[in-house]
Amino acid sequence: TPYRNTTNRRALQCKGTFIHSTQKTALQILEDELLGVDTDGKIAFTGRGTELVRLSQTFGFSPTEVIQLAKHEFFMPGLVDTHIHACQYSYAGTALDMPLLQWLNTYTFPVESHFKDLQFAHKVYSQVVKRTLRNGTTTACYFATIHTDASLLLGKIANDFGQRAFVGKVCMDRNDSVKHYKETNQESQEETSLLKRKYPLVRPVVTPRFALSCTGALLGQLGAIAKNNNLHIQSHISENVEEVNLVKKMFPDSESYTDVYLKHNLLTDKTVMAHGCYLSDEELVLFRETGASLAHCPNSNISLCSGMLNVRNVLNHKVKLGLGTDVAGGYSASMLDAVRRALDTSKILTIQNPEYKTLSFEEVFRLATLGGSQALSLDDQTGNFEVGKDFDALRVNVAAPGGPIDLIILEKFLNLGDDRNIAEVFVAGKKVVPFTEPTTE
Ligand SMILES: Nc1nc2[nH]cnc2c(=O)[nH]1
Ligand SMILES: [Zn+2]
Repeated sequence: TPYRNTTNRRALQCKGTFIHSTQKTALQILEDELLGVDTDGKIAFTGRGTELVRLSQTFGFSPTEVIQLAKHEFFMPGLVDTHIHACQYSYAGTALDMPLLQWLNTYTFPVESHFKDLQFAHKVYSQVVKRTLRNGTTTACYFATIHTDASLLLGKIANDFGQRAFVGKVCMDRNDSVKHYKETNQESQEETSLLKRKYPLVRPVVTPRFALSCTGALLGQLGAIAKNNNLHIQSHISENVEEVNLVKKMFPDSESYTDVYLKHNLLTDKTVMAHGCYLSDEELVLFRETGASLAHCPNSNISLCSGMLNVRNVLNHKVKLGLGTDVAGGYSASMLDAVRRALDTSKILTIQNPEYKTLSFEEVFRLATLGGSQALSLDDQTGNFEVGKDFDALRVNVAAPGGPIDLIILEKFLNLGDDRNIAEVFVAGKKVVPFTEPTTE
């Protein structure tokens, strides 16, 4: 029965408005919908609210226990941040006065080298997990630093707070400017192999920082580790013009930036690459063919004056695409900000070229939820409210007197809302916001 309670969890049922995306429609609004979650946190059934009595008999729950949403509330899928540097949260909102490569040398590498100190790591990692969860990020794909113990700590903290996460120990064996912030190729390899799946919601991800930070030998070995262990891969690609030119110089045998990763077995259907502002159509075809995905990080692209991703072209090439905050190149840890900056970027592209088909808020909503889950190859587990997926959800409260229609409520929330409007957050059926003190129930 659904009430078999072996995991400390209770089944739950919710009734009200559900808004989500599907493969076919960017926005589906289900009014007076009833959704049931089993004790494993998976969506067990959905149905019409008018069928409450019948569904309660079929699935064995009491109609009086159903969580009834108010008129000004709705559920939406949790937000998926496909690219965020947990370690950079300590200086998010500052240091945005330089282009990428100078920014890395001046601010980023010196800060990241401090994560040798586990106490410091604990403080920053707890803050970033709490901040992102409160802002509705139910799944985060994190870069940590080169330090394995601190990276494992990030995994533990995400698990303790109940956030679904990928955690990548950064690998880099080349750094000419901050010489102590790198490892040997050997260390990088051995430490990466240490990452095991320890927690149900947290997975390791093989993380070469980007081509400029790695020797070809290291890239090849990381590709092999990912392949042999069937692991996810994340990195950066084609973010800024100077970077792209240097990659061409450093890897003269490769036809393109994408080809550098392809040659080293780093482009797979479990790869997510951040940015991609300057990818050619030929490179997008390679993404499509390998099943690799892109993380669109519009705040960062603007803040570091890197460039603008032509999302319409990426979608036309049928490349999987999600949104990322890219803290701290992006100054906001909130995925709602990523939604707004993605819309802004698209509108700027339209200003520059009136033929450009601007993204709709419905399309960007899909990128922030289902698109992100696809980009991380997690769409069999999360991303929308299909039966069988985990219940990763935000209970949104937009107190809107006069009761406008639901479509407008969602658009207002995406454009104007913040964490005050996110009343509750669920990950795999468990309420993780508001935070509760760890209990021994
Ligand atoms: N935005 C961004 N781009 C990178 N490329 C390599 N490392 C980084 C990083 O930390 N942030
Ligand atoms: Zn990044």
